[in-house]
Amino acid sequence: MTILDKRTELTTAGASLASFSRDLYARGWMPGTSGNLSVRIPVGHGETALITASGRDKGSLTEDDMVAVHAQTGDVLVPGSLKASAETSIHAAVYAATEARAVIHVHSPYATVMACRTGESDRTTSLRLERFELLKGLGLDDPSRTEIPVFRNWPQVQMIADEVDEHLGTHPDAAPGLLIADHGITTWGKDLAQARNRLECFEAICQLLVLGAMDS
Ligand SMILES: CSCCC(=O)C(=O)COP(=O)(O)O
Ligand SMILES: [Zn+2]
Repeated sequence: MTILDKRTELTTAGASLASFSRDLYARGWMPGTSGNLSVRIPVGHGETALITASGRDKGSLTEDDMVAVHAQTGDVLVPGSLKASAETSIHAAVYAATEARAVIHVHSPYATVMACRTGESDRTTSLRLERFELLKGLGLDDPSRTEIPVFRNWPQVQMIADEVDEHLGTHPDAAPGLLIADHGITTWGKDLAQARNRLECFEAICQLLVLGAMDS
């Protein structure tokens, strides 16, 4: 791959991240600079990821608001004025443990309600999902039921990432999503479109749960 090819790859990936971010912001899923997105890109032997910069208004990102990091460690590859997302280490933990090529983290309302209701401050818990037809949108071997983990919202993000790493390493068939207590949801897929699609399924299922679809 030539330097020009690499630059084109990075620019295209950055533009795509910005476009998906603006869309998710417009849905109200990334309020107040929350949320972050990344893609794993085929430069640097497939170990490079491009991730949104920290603290930006996610509704007005452009391809210039991205930071190149090592996909599996989160280390910044080209130091510059932009700071990589504060939650880069969680993206890196997903890339290290799965085949994912895109990761999306948002503070969408219904998933966040379920993260508040099911999370605890002293242990990882889980949210059981079953019966919903929308489970078929998650790419599971058995779409009749699954459990998604709810991690503690450690102030040190690396501690969340360590728990994600440990969980995904011991659950190779894990669903492509996780909750962080009192915080939000992270999903992943083979590309941004699939990660967003799965996010839509999770958010819709959480909405149904909040509305009491399975009560009584
Ligand atoms: C105001 S949101 C607090 C940080 C957060 O949870 C988030 O998703 C955004 O962090 P980033 O560093 O990626 O902007
Ligand atoms: Zn967040």
